[in-house]
Amino acid sequence: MIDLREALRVYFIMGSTNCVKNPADVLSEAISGGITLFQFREKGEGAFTGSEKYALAHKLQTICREHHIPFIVNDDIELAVAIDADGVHIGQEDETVKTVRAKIGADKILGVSVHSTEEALTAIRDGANYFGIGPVFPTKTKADAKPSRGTTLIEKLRKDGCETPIVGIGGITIENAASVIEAGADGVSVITAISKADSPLEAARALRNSVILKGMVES
Ligand SMILES: Cc1ncc(COP(=O)(O)OP(=O)(O)O)c(N)n1
Ligand SMILES: Cc1ncsc1CCOP(=O)(O)O
Ligand SMILES: [Mg+2]
Repeated sequence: MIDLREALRVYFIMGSTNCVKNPADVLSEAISGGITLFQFREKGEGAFTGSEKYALAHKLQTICREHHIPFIVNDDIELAVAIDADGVHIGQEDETVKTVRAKIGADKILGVSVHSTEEALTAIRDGANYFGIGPVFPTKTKADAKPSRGTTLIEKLRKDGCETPIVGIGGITIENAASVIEAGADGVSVITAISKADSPLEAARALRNSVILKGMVES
């Protein structure tokens, strides 16, 4: 059984539309740099569907397995079940937390995007294992993202005694990652900061150093 809080430290999210280079190479480099969790998010203009999407998922999952990095699928529960992914991530506009938990079973990781205390309480009740909270900072990656709200909700949930693992998401960079941990998150999830970096390896390494050093100071 994995330690979820540890796994969430440097959470890399990516699909083919986020990459300039070959996605398998980007993922391999990111793993060498020290990412701790991976989410396959095949979305946006030009994204693969059907058998091409399945093939890419399988290729990236194989790389993750070789390196013992848990593999999470975004949105597509049928794909996650078909390839026996380690978990799924869903938002408030996706299938309900209850339905998804029933489909994937008790042992899989279920991440849920939440934007309020009410959504967080419902997600916990229905079987969420961690929260994705954001956009923390402005992002160009998700066209339908809500306006960025800084770390206010992360801080509020912690102040109110919430112990569920949390990752911040949206516009997170090497420079601002530590502030998200300082607010109470267990980790950071990033797309652009690694997928579009000249060196995904160096970007992942710098993010890891920043998050892990800050985590040591906070605990
Ligand atoms: C870790 C993490 N947090 C939040 C999200 C966003 O999920 P959602 O709101 O469902 O938006 P899409 O990613 O599906 O466009 C995430 N994917 N991962
Ligand atoms: C999927 C998602 N959910 C909220 S913001 C976001 C996009 C994050 O991408 P980036 O790290 O490039 O800002
Ligand atoms: Mg979603």
